[in-house]
Amino acid sequence: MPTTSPANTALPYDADALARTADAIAALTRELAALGWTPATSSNFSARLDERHAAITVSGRDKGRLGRADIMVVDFAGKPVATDQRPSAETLLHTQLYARFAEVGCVLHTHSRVQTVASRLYAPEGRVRLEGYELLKAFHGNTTHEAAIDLPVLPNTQDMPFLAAQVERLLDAGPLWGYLIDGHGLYAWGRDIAEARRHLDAFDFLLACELDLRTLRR
Ligand SMILES: CSC[C@@H](O)[C@@H](O)C(=O)COP(=O)(O)O
Ligand SMILES: [Zn+2]
Repeated sequence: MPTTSPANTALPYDADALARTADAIAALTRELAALGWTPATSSNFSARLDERHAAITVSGRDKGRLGRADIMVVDFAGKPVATDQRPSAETLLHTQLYARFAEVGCVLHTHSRVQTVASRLYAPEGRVRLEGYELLKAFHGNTTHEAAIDLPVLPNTQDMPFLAAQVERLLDAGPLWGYLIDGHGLYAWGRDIAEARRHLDAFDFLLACELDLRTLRR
C-alpha cells in the first residue's frame, strides 16, 4: 500500500519537508512582524529544502499572517517549481546564496526602521564597521569582541540580476553573513533558521547601537 499520494510522489522535493519548513518560516515571520520589521508586506524569507530547492515566501503577502499556502518552492535559478504562484520579487538574492554555499540553510530579509535608517546613513561609505562589541560573537566563526565586521551597503535597484551580481562581488571578497541595501533593508543568512535569526538580530542590535552612538556623540 503506497504511503504517499500520486501527486506527492511526482513532486521533485519532499512535500513533508516543505510543510515543516513552511511552518517554521511562518512562525518566525510572525515574530519579526510583531517587532515591526516587516512593514507594509515588505520582507522575504526562505529556507533550503535540499540540494536543488528552497522554500520561499510568495510575493506581496502580509508577512505577519503567513500560512503554508504563502510559502512555495523555487529552484536555485529562482524559478517556481510545481506551482503557478509568484515567488518573492527578490528571490534571486536568496537562491544565489543556496547555489553558491552548500552550508547556507536559511536567508532572511527585513525592513526594520533601524536597518533602513542605517542603510541611508552609511550608504556613502558603502559599509558599516562593527567593532568592539561582545555581540560580535553571535556571528558564526567569531570568538571574540576584538573582531571587526564590515557590513556592506549596496545601492538599491529593482534590477535583481544586477543586484545579485553586486552581491557576488561582495561574496568573492570574503566571508559574510549579511549586507544592507540603501533605503531598503537587511539581508542576513545562516546555516539554519535559528542561526540566520541570530545573525539578523545581532545585525539589527549592533546597527541600533551605532545609530545611538552617532546621536549621542554629536
Ligand atoms: C512592499 S515594498 C517591499 C518590496 O518591494 C520588497 O523589497 C520586499 O521586501 C517584499 O517583496 P516580496 O515580493 O513580497 O518578497
Ligand atoms: Zn525588500
